[in-house]
Amino acid sequence: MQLPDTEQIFKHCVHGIIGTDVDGKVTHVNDSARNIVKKSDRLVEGVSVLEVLPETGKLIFKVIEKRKPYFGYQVEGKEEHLIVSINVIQKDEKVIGTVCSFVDMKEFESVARNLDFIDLDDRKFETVFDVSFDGLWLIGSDGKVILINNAVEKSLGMKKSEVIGQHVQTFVKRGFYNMTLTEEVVRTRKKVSQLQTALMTKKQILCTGIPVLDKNGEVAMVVVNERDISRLIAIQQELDEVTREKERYKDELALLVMHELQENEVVAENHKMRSIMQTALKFAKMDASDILIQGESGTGKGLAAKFIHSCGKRSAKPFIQINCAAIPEAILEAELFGYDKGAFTGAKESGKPGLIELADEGTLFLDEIGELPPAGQAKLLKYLDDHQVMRIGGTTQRKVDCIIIAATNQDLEKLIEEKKFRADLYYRLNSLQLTIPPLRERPEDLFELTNQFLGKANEKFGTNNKINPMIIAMMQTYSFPGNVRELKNIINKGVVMSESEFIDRVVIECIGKDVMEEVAKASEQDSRIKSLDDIMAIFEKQIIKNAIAQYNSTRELAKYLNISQPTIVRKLKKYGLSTR
Ligand SMILES: Nc1ncnc2c1ncn2[C@@H]1O[C@H](COP(=O)(O)OP(=O)(O)OP(=O)(O)O)[C@@H](O)[C@H]1O
Repeated sequence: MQLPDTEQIFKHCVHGIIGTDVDGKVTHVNDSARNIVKKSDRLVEGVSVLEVLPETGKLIFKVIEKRKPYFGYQVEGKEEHLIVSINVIQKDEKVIGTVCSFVDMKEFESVARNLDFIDLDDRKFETVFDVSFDGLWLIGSDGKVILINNAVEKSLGMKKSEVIGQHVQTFVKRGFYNMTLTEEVVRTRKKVSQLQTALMTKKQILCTGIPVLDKNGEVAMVVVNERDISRLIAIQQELDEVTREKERYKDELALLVMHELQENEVVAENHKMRSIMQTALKFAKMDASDILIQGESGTGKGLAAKFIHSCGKRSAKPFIQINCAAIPEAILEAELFGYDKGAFTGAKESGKPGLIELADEGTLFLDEIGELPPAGQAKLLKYLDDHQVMRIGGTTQRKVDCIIIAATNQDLEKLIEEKKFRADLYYRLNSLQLTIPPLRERPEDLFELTNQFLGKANEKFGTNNKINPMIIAMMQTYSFPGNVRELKNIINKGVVMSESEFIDRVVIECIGKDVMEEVAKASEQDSRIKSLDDIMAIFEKQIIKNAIAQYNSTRELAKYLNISQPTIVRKLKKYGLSTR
């Protein structure tokens, strides 16, 4: 085996080495010394070391004088910035020369700085460093890796010992990254983030390099944090897809609602009403049971119940409707649950199935549920729990599978307080609920409903009556206590009673003369009342007047009329109105 000789070792040592005789004359110089020393062409054998490196030369003489080695001396001269170690060379106890080894101070500082910042023996630091889920690199300002954590080890598939000491460019060349950010961090002394693509693994990596500055503001090292965001990007894409899908479903649902509303001749132009009917459609498609529909009388609770039935999978099965308020209390229970032969005097010989049984596989709609007597409430609750009914006087349970929809225009919570309605039944029914707003809160529906009812009445009575759109607009000032049913009745009455083609006069008579009186009064007072604006102002005043009757602060009024508070204040002033 060939071994290096002394000369080769001397030549390749990374430290600069100069040999001198006792007079300080250079006897040996290696290549590293020539690289480190500025005016290296003068550093030749035979020259006095004092001429080329005066400060180092002085030290050499001191060492000769004291015959003692000097270690790690910092030499600062005009052109000398070195860390120097000198020893004497003795022969037969006589000093015959010196050997001086040195490194460039900058090089030394960079190593020292790194050691300053991080004590690699510090277990605590390494533990914290290693538990990070993100990859962490400590890189010297020269681009050489000082330390990596376990996450980097794992992502590179290399051991720490194989990585530490390597230049970061090595990993770019090997395809782990497509660039490095260390140089930029060192150059700018600022945090730098880059989205990298690992050429080998095709992973998307977000790298952030943060400079660590020393006391002099120089970059001592760079901490690089790397996060594999490929999964994150994939999740984001999946999420986008789900959102798109959801939008598609939303659109499809909206179309389906429109279609079903048309099919069932249900008007729901008003935004709130449309969303209520959308929920009703959802209930229908999910075959949901135990639904409570609330709303004032005539708002369309029965229609909503039928809508749920006909949009669901039970549409071909019976829809049984019972008005709990219309049947005498004494027979209501028997009607609902049926009775067996001989259950009571007057009972049919054969017994009779109840409405729940008749609604098997279909829907049972209990209107005015607040009127259900206590015994019926208890039995209904039991049915909702086990879907079994026992006829009055009977001994066997019968399994019945029907959907229960209940409706009321009463305040059930108040009835509970008054001990007229069971709280457990209320909570059972209230989990799925729909509240239909009164017609006066759905002006958009008024036009459609009027046209629909007029069309139907014309069909029924073989007429071709019409209504002036201004009259429909005017109807918006009316509060419709009987809601849609009242509107339907008014239109029917208009068609039957009207002597002219237009049903306007009958309609006006029905909804009261308030508005017409206003118009008449205004036109008497001001003969210029001709424009649409003038008439609209009369309507506006009337609408606000009606609203004042219900709301007594400008804030509430503004909210109800969906205008700003300053606007309502201005309008109140304009019409000489005030809140109560
Ligand atoms: N949105 C609507 N579109 C078309 N017709 C409607 C609408 N709402 C209600 N109607 C009609 O108005 C009338 C009254 O509706 P419905 O009987 O459903 O009201 P209700 O709230 O159940 O009344 P009550 O409280 O008196 O039981 C019915 O003829 C119904 O068809």
